[in-house]
Amino acid sequence: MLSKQSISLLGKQQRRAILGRSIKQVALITQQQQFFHLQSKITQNSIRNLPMGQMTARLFSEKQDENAQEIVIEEPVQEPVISQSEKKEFKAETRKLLDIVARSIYTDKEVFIRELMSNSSDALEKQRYAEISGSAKSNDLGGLHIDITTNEKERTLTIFDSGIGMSRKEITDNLGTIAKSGSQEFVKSLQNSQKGDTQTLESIIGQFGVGFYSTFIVADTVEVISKRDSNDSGVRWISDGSGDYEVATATNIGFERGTKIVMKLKPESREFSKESEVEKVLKKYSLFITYPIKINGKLVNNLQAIWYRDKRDVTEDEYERFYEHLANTKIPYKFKLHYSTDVPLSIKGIIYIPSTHNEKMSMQHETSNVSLYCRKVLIKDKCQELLPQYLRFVKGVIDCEDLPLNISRETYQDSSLMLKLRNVLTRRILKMIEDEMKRDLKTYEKWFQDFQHFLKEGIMMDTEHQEQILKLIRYHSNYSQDTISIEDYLKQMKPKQQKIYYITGATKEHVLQSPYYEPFANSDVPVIMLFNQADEIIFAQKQTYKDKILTNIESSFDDIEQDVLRAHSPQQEETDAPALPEEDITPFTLWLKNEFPLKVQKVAISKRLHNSPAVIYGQMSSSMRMIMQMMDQSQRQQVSGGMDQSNTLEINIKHPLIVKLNQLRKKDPKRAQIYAHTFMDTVMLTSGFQTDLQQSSSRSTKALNEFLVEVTRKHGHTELN
Ligand SMILES: Nc1ncnc2c1ncn2[C@@H]1O[C@H](COP(=O)(O)OP(=O)(O)OP(=O)(O)O)[C@@H](O)[C@H]1O
Repeated sequence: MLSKQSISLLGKQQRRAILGRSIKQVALITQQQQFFHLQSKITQNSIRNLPMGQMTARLFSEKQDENAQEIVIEEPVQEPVISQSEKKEFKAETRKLLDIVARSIYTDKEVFIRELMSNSSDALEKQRYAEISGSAKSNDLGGLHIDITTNEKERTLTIFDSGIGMSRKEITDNLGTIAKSGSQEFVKSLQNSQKGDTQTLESIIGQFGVGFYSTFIVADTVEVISKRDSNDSGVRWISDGSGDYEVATATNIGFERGTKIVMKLKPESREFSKESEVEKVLKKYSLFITYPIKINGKLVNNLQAIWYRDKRDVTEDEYERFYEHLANTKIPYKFKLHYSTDVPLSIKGIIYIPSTHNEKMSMQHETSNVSLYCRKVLIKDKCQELLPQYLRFVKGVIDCEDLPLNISRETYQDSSLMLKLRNVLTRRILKMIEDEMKRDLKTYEKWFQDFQHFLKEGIMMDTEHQEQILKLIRYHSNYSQDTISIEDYLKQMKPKQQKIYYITGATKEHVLQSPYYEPFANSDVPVIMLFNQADEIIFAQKQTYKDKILTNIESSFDDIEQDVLRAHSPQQEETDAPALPEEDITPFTLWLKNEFPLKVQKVAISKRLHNSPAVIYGQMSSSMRMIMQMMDQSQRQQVSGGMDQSNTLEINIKHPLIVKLNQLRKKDPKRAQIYAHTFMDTVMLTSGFQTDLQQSSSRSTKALNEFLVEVTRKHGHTELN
C-alpha cells in the first residue's frame, strides 16, 4: 500500500510522474484495492498551499470513510526563482510599531484578516478602475478574485488576490514604511500613553487597525510575492518582523498579476491555519466585499450589494457588519439610513452616522469615507467630492445610476451632476439627523455633544444649508431643563416679540447672575444661553433667523423690546429706596466719566438694573472681549476692524453704592476717588472686561486700608479688637 506518508517521501521526479503537471489530483486509496485512483480536478489557480515557496505534493484532506482515504494532492509548482536579493532595514517608526505588534498579547488577533481583506479589495478595485478607465488591459487572469488557502500541517495561511499588484519599488515603499495614517497615530498614541498597557493597545488596534503590519500579531514570518501586469517579473518581500526585511526579484511565481501573502503562523495562533476558523472570521468581516472570496476553493461571500437589497430583507446584524466592513472599526454606528429614491436622481445607498470620531481626542482629521458607485461598479472609494467637508464623519455607500459608468476622475469633480448629487445627499443626511433628533432626543443629545463642531463648521461654511444645520444645534435656555433647538425657541416666543434673545457665559449659574440678565430674570421672555463661543460667533455673523433679529442681551438696553419685557414680567415693585438726587445726576456722571476716560466714553442711567450697581456695554459682548484678549495685536485689529470700540457705563441710581459714592464725592472727593476705582474694577470684571490684576489688587488694598482707618476712627481700637 502506498500511504500518504510514503507519497510525501517520494522524490520530486517520482511525484511528478504520479501526479502529472498543472493539475490537482485526488488519490483514493482503499485498503482492499491498494491502488491509486487518480481523479483530475482543475483548480481555479495553481498557487494554493505554497507555504514559503516550498510547494510539494501534499495531503489536503482525508475522507473519514473507514475504507477509503481521500488524498488531495496539490499540483507541483516550481519554487519562485529569486535573484537580486537585498536586505533592508525598516524605518525606525515601523520598527517600533512592529515590535509592539509582535509582542502584543492582543486578544482580538483576527483583525489581521480584516486588514488583509481590505488591502486585497483595494488592490482589486484599483485593477478594476484601471480596466474601466482603459489604462490597463482587461486580460483574463481568472477574473478579479481573492483565494485563501489554509494548511494546518504547515501552520500557514496564504492569501492571494488578482489585484493591481506591486512593483519592487512599491513593495519597498509600502511595506517598509508606515503609509497608513492610522498606524502613525497608533505609534503616536502609544508614545503618549504611559506604557502601552494592554487595554490602550487593544483599543487603539481595534479603532485604527495597523494595516498590513497586523500580520505580525499572528505570524512568525510573512512572505509577500507580488507582480504588476506591466512588469516582466515579480517581487518577493520577506520578513520576520524584527529589524529588517529582504526584497528580491522573483520569477516563476505561478501567477501573472496580483499579490500573494504567505504567513507562517506562530504556534499560539495556529487556529488561523484552520479552514473553519478563517471562514468564520471572513464571514464576519468580508461578507460585503463584492469580489469572490474563496477559501480552499469554496466561495464564502454572496457578492450581493447590500444597498441594492430591499431594506426589509436586511437584518440589523448585516447592517452592523457592513458598517464594520466600511468603517474598519468595531465601534458600533449611531444612526443609519438605507436610502432609495428616483427623484431628482436615482440613488441607492446606505449612510451611517458613527457614534465616535477621531477628532474627538485630537487624534487625526476625519476623512470622507463614502464610496461612490454606479450600478454596483465602484467609481471612487472614499469620494471626497460627494459630501461637503463638514460631513466628513459620515460613512457609507452611494450608488447613483444617473452617473455615466465611464466618468473619469477629472470630470466627476466638476460635473454638474456631481454637484446635484452632493446637494441632494447633503439635504438628505441633514434631514436624517433631524429625524433622529425628533425621534429620540436623549440619544441625539449625547451624539450632539461629540459631533457639534462638525455641524457648527457647516453653518459657517455652507450658506446653502445653513438654516437646516442650525436647526440641529442644541442650546440651553432660561425656560427649560432640557436643551432646545432654535425652532423650539420660535414656538416659545411671546406675542409681538420680534427678536431672538441670547446671552453668553460659562455656565447657567453664571448667566443667571449676570447683570445683563436682570431685566429677564422676572419675566417669562425666553432667552437662549450660549456656553460655546462658536455659537456666539455664528449668531453674531448670522444676525437673523427667519426674519427674527438675533439679539445679544449684553448690548444696549434700547435694542431690547422693553414693551414685550414689561408685558411678560409680573409687576415689579418700585423700591422706595433713596435714589441719586436729580441735581446730582449730571455732576456725578461727569465725575465718573472724567475719572475713567480710557475705560468708558459715556455714562448713562440704567433702566435695566435692579440689583447691580452698574454695568458696561459696548458693541462687543463680554465673551467676545475675552476671546479678543487671547489674541495678539494684529489679530485683534482684524477681528474688531470696523467695530465701534466705545463703551458705556450704565449706572443704577437707586443702588446704595451709587448713592453713597455720590455723597462721599461731595464730602471727601479724594477718598471717593479711591472707592470709585475699586467699584470700577468690579464692574469691569462682571461685564467681562479684563482688568490689570496687579493694579486692581493694589487699588483694593488701598481702599480697604482707607475703609479700616475710617472705621477705626469712628469706633475706636477696642471695638475692632
Ligand atoms: N494586496 C495588496 N495589493 C497591492 N498593494 C497592497 C496590498 N496590500 C498592501 N498594499 C500596499 O501597501 C500599502 C500599505 O498597506 P497598509 O495595510 O499598511 O496600509 P493602507 O492599506 O494604506 O491603509 P488603509 O487601510 O487606511 O488604506 C497600501 O496602501 C497598498 O499600497
